[in-house]
Amino acid sequence: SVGKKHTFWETQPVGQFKDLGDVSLPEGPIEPPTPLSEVKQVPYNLPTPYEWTTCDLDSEDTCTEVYNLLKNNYVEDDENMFRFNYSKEFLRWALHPPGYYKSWHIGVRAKTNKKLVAFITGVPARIRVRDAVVKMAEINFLCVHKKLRSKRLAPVMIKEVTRRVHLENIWQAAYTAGVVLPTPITTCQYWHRSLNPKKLIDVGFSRLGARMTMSRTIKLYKLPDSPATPGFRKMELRDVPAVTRLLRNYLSQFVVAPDFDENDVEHWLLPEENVVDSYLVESPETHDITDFCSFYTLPSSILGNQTYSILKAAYSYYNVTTKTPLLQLMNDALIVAKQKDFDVFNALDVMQNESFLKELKFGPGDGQLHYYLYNYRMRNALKPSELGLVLL
Ligand SMILES: CCCCCCCCCCCCCC(=O)CSCCNC(=O)CCNC(=O)[C@H](O)C(C)(C)COP(=O)(O)OP(=O)(O)OC[C@H]1O[C@@H](n2cnc3c(N)ncnc32)[C@H](O)[C@@H]1OP(=O)(O)O
Ligand SMILES: CN(C)Cc1n[nH]c2ccc(-c3ccc(F)cc3OCCn3ccnc3)cc12
Repeated sequence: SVGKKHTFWETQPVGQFKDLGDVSLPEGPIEPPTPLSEVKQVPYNLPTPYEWTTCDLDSEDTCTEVYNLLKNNYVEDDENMFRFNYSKEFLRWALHPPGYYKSWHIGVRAKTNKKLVAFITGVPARIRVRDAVVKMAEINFLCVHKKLRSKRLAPVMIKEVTRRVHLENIWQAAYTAGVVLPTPITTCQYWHRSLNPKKLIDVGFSRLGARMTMSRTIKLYKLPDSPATPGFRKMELRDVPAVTRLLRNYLSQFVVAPDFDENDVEHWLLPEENVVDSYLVESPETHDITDFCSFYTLPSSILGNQTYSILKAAYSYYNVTTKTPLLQLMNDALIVAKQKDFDVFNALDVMQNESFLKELKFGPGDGQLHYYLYNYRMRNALKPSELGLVLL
């Protein structure tokens, strides 16, 4: 990272490690927009055996190809015990938000057998940075087949998605990664709350605590059968205006956060089975909607275990409280996640999550998630608690 030669990233309009500490550099865009006529009109060159393809995820066959590429070649944990296993319905949800561009769902195929060997995506988002709302691309699902690694394919993928985003007159991007690149705007820790401790220990995700028996461990993580908060219920379409008001107000306190409107809230937060779950508290007296919590479904394949092949994980998404204590609301989220047979509930230490992690028996994860902006300099790094953005 800091000592490394980032020969690609040193050519890009991102905060450079050498600039750290240079307080004379202003916050905001690093490079001005280019006139559209000057944006490269043709795709970047790929190595000879490969060709570009645009992936239409509404096509069952193409969606299956993307699913399988990611299932076999996407992000693994540091010990290569788990690999993300994003479902097809999750990928369609993640990549078809309001105003999405099919041209930003970019694949690479081998010319000979037409096999999909690489992928990168962008979706449009309005991201507020302090009091500036910036049109950005959220970049995700960068994946090169394991057999084609370390051939400098990633920089070409990144340049191509950048070119296609520029063609839509968008000049900034947001992305996250488990690796350190020039230059994180913040670095978050992730935490795990066991829901099915026996399975987690059997697969090696967790270890039996010192002086702990299995039955003692199961009892430690036991949860009530139903939520404690009166008026706690699933979100419905009719709740979109109220949830949008609640969420916009809550997110206004963070330095970087999405600028969600009702269309965005309907897409990103309306419950969809096996994709995203959202609950709210409707006051039994006034029928006001006072609180909201949500989590998304992202299983991981368990690599090399005879008994289990899938780890069912829920990931904390957006949570807002105005009346219910956050601790109580999140405990209710754990309760419904357990009811839905999740094995573990994951959360980053962003927003106000720090306030409930230890008390609700989350344990620290073994890695970090770094947040990045492209072509937008931050005066100095943020604390995770100043970040109001969760990328899938
Ligand atoms: C205005 C619009 C702008 C839009 C674009 C914005 C920017 C969007 C940026 C993308 C955001 C994606 C976010 C996202 O999807 C969430 S992070 C998850 C990324 N995917 C995975 O980890 C899956 C498994 N790994 C792979 O498939 C490969 O290892 C990948 C493809 C990761 C790298 O393939 P490779 O065969 O291992 O490596 P080479 O081709 O030989 O290339 C080496 C160069 O790639 C740099 N590298 C490595 N990992 C990276 C990463 N995660 N982001 C950015 N850069 C990354 C590396 O530093 C080096 O550059 P340097 O020499 O300068 O250090
Ligand atoms: C965010 N989105 C871009 C996917 C992504 N890319 N790189 C990552 C590195 C860590 C996390 C992460 C985020 C939150 C969390 F609670 C646990 C995490 O990873 C655990 C380790 N792991 C990796 C695969 N299976 C298990 C996500 C990502």
